[in-house]
Amino acid sequence: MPPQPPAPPVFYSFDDNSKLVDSLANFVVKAQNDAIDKRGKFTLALSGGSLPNNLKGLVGQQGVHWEKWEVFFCDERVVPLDHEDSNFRACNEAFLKHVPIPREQIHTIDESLLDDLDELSDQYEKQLIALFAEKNAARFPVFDLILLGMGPDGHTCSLFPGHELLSETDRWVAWLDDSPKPPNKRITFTYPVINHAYRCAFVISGESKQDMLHAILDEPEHGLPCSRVRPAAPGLVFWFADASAAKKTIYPTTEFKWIGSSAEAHEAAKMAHEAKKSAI
Ligand SMILES: O=C1O[C@H](COP(=O)(O)O)[C@@H](O)[C@H](O)[C@H]1O
Repeated sequence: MPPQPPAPPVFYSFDDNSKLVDSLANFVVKAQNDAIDKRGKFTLALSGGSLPNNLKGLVGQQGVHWEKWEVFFCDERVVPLDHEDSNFRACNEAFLKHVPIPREQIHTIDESLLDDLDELSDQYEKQLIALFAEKNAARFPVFDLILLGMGPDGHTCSLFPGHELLSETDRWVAWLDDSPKPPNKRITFTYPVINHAYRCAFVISGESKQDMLHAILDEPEHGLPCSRVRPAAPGLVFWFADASAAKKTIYPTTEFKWIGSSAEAHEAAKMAHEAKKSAI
């Protein structure tokens, strides 16, 4: 069978941030259930920035098999783990420290390597290899879920507009020392990792994201970093936005429901487009 094109993005918009937080928690638990049923564990990658605060709905959720979670970071700032810029620290404060995921299943950067970016990113890549390479014949890790943010300039992870890392096709984890957003030294997942995931989900809130969300979803041809997140089939990409962030976006929304396959994502996008047309 010829390779299938990537599924269209599924766009959920919520009246307010608390509905987004609840729905996101529900979505993550369903992704967990699907992963554990099929593969016996749940591999999740987290971003920093505004995402961690939107994960607080997971604390106190029923039916979560925390002992089966393996957590990585999509990108990390090259600072100690207790530094205020650390993405681990942000996720830990908002969510991780409140749930019983075994600490050895939360994969952080090696703080003894902060002075050597090559070694630091290699060591993080090795942590991915140790978990994914054993049973996975694929060339890249396949995450069950990657949770992403969108910066006001359209960046995601530490993949910035116009940066040479947008063209990386080989490494799983790369480093940069010229991030336009401080701190300048970071490591980041590359597109081959992101675009091999079963599911990627962007989580966007607040008025300051309105223009960029419109640009990414309505004008993907500009190739901004977030628009390049299109996981290969059977992978899926979701957008969770609150009403304030979604205000200027034309791309049609789908009512929040679990979408489990590429075929369901195509159907949801078709129905959303038709509903939008008949409402005009
Ligand atoms: O620097 C970063 O920024 C992005 C976006 O952050 P946000 O605060 O605008 O949501 C984030 O996803 C990434 O992990 C982080 O390192």
